[in-house]
Amino acid sequence: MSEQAQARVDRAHTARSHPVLTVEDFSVEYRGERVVQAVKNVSFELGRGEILGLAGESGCGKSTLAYGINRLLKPPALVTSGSAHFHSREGYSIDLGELRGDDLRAFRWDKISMVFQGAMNSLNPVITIRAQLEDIFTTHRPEMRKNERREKCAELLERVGVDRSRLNSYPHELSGGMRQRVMIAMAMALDPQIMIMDEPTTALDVVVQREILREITRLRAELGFAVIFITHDLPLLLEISDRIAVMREGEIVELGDAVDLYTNPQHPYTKRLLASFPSLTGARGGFVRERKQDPDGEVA
Ligand SMILES: Nc1ncnc2c1ncn2[C@@H]1O[C@H](COP(=O)(O)OP(=O)(O)OP(=O)(O)O)[C@@H](O)[C@H]1O
Repeated sequence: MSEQAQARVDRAHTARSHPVLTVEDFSVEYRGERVVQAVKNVSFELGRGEILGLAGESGCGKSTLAYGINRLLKPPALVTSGSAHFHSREGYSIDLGELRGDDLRAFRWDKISMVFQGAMNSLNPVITIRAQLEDIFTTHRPEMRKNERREKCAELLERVGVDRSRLNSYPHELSGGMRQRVMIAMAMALDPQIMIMDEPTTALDVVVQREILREITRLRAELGFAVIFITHDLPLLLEISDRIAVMREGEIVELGDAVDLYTNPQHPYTKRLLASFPSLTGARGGFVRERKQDPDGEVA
């Protein structure tokens, strides 16, 4: 078996044996004028260090599920059933539904962080990048000394491929891609064990998108955080994910290894979804995750 295939099999095994997140029977409703069952009895496990792609067409409930897990939903949204448990690398578990107030706020940046579409526009326009990065440490790591904090911010920026000289810039002085990288740096600041990324590159052009995705997969390998990556862009998910969950009308209809899902989809909706991307059908030669057989019959 090739090294790459072995690594994926190992990660799939870890996902089953060492979950960092267990979501069980999770349901969310929007109780507005009309009741919308946005997420219906969803269960899955996220493995330590795994990239789990969440696919499905617009409105199927991907964001609601992610925000719900991270307790970021506001009325009229209501979690009507289920639970989400975080399992720390230190060996304890936390029921996210039980967290309140300061504990919840601390938990969010520290253990699970989030990068969402258009996050780059949420940077404060009148404050330098340095001040915005430092703010995370002054809030969450008040014991950190000033010099240490400054160095940490510079390192974080470099880690996402932005020169440390940019610390003195204001958001409008950076390109969209750079600003989104800054947001990713912020999400990584406290070394979280899970990053939820909701369409993090959708607003960017394809080249910048590719660069950032490469960066995310590299950082995942280096730092070992797990990722829930949400997008309606199935080809992209197939490229970067270890496993993929396909959502439809609030339910996960199929969850499996990314290559298996592509080569041997089980659910009719997964088949339809795959067929809706011309780049995935017909001549498959250009597709990066194409299943290749080595002489032992293993997937490469
Ligand atoms: N604030 C709200 N009030 C009522 N219904 C909502 C609200 N937000 C979302 N919904 C509904 O919940 C369902 C799931 O929406 P959600 O945004 O989670 O889907 P999504 O898969 O993330 O879509 P997209 O890819 O477009 O972001 C949809 O039917 C949507 O119309």
